[in-house]
Amino acid sequence: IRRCHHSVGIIGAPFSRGQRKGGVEKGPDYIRTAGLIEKLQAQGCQVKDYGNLKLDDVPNDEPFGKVRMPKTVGLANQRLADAVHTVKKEGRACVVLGGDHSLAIGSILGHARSQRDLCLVWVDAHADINTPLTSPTGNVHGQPVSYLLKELQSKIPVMPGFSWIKPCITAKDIVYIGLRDLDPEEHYIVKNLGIKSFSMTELDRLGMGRVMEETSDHLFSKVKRPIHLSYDIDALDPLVAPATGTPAIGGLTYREGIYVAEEICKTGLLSAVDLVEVNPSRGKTEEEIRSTVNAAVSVVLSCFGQAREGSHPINYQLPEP
Ligand SMILES: CC(C)[C@H](N)C(=O)N[C@H]1CN[C@H](C(=O)O)[C@@H]1CCC[B-](O)(O)O
Ligand SMILES: [Mn+2]
Ligand SMILES: [Mn+2]
Ligand SMILES: [Mn+2]
Repeated sequence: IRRCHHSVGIIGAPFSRGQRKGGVEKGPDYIRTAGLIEKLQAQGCQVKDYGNLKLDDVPNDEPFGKVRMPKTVGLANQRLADAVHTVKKEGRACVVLGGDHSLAIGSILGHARSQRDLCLVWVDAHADINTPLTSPTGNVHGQPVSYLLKELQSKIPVMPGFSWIKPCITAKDIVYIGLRDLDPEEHYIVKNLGIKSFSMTELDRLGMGRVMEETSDHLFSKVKRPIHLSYDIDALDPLVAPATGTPAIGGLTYREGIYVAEEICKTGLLSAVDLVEVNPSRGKTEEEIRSTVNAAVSVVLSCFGQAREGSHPINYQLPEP
């Protein structure tokens, strides 16, 4: 059974300027070194590796209020948007390997250029929906969703490097899964906009099976629409994925994290996935790095058909004596 539904394009986005912990720019190469591409090919995917984007710092990039390096973050996302658009034009599912979660700005905007009516599944311990004015840190990796939502545009200031950004989604197009560490301002926004969200409390109450059924009902059961899955590895419990910038205890088990991807794969609607915030420098041991990178690879493989029940070639026949 060709378990992979797509031809797949891989974009490495070695970017760290959406936050302040060095090392997350090494995420793409650690994930490649762990064999993601070979493993996707082994499960029947046709894979094209578009390489790593060159995402250099913009000189004289003064802070805008609390927001650091706005031009650098804005330009990196502009480049990523172009790259994602290219992959989509070539008819492939797009995999963006981060890098920090500010990259979701470019990934989703690039995706929206070619796919009308896309919906967004955001798997994360965090909502990443601070505006530049509510952000407690000024780190853009905690803000990407605010730039994408039409309902929030009156709350977004004009910022150097961000003028190209036009919001492409509305609150009803998003479902959050895994939330457990929101700033008060973010919680206000999520509630006030009525964004469908499954925090770890709902996860505990309903179980991931029901959460994925409700996610499907909310987003794409009536109308088939392309799915953008933005997956922050810190959605997983730090016992599974410790090598990340903003870990929060009480996260998804490895099994829950994989199950989300399996169910998204089953819809046949997956059009783009971001796998972000793997930061090898945040692993205290080699084993912590290996565990985090392995989880990231497994999530992507599950997005494209890896089945825990096993599988076999469609024409397999038992050997005769
Ligand atoms: C900042 C620390 C102390 C806090 N526990 C923490 O992580 N907080 C989250 C929530 N809001 C923060 C921000 O906006 O800077 C942090 C963003 C995380 C971004 B993400 O891409 O990793 O999801
Ligand atoms: Mn997060
Ligand atoms: Mn995030
Ligand atoms: Mn993070």
